[in-house]
Amino acid sequence: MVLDTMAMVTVGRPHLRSCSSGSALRLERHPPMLGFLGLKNADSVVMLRSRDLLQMKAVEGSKSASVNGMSVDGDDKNPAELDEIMSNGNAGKKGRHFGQLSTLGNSTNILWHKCAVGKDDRQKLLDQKGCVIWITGLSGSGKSTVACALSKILHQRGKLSYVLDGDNLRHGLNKDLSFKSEDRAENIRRVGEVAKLFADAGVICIASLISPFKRDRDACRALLPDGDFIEVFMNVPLQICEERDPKGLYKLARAGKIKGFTGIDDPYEAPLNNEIVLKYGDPCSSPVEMAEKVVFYLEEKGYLQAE
Ligand SMILES: Nc1ncnc2c1ncn2[C@@H]1O[C@H](COP(=O)(O)OS(=O)(=O)O)[C@@H](OP(=O)(O)O)[C@H]1O
Ligand SMILES: Nc1ncnc2c1ncn2[C@@H]1O[C@H](COP(=O)(O)OP(=O)(O)O)[C@@H](O)[C@H]1O
Repeated sequence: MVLDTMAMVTVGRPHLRSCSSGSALRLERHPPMLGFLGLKNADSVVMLRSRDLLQMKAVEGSKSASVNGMSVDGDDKNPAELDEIMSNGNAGKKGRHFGQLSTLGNSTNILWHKCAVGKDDRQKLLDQKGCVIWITGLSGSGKSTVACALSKILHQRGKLSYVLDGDNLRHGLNKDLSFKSEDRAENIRRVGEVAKLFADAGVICIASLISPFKRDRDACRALLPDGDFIEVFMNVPLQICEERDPKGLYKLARAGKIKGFTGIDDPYEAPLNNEIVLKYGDPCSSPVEMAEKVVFYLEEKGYLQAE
């Protein structure tokens, strides 16, 4: 099969080689290797023509965008209308399916490139649904402990998860950020975007960060489809966290040696309407029992199977 496009995607072990005539490429496929995707036939995986690839989805996560220089305001349109505009080019040259450039924030002239293997395919492969479990609470409330216990239970059940821990991410991706509120907001925003990618990969992503501000958590929720952002509140009194003080940080904060420490001289806004509350002092509140409550929720909501 010869395709007149510059972009190709396949799975298994494709043999791609340049053709001498023009810019066409030849693709040889191995149909038996595609079975794991549950696709009816190999043609499902063969690349689309380039003009079909330019479907604009770039409005995701942004309230406003522009297409070919015309502004598209996300506030007064529902997602279907925005999709329509972005994919049909009604905001630009009507009826055209290509060349529709979008501007989001400081990113100008960008196009959404859609791949042939999608989230559903990945979820089938893993027999689970991608989602984000967002664990919020004071330092010392048990976020990391529960995150790891949860990941372990899921692993034992053959489910793929990945923990994004605030402390750990500040060793790399977020090491340029401080604890002032703007930097905490940027910290949460980045982790929210990364978590969204993991969920799109079909992974059960467990993010454990203090994430003290409701608006920042809500912004992460808004990045995901309804139901896929599961907010878990570690409801542990400050006094208990301070007694635990496993890193000695509360002591330093009380002594004035750390400024702007959450719960001491920086605010923590507890969630009001979140999915799961893990409360200190409840019966069954060991880390493993708390993690099992989350597993129960995932099971109930169908996240531990693809269909
Ligand atoms: N000022 C201040 N306030 C709160 N926490 C502090 C601070 N300075 C350092 N630490 C340590 O950083 C960990 C929290 O990082 P996060 O990325 O989760 O914080 S935030 O979500 O951006 O608020 C947090 O880890 P956890 O104890 O696991 O929550 C602390 O160990
Ligand atoms: N459910 C729990 N019950 C009792 N102690 C806990 C529980 N969860 C965590 N801990 C202990 O509390 C301390 C803080 O836990 P950690 O997971 O590091 O909290 P965070 O990530 O929120 O800072 C640790 O010493 C841990 O062993």
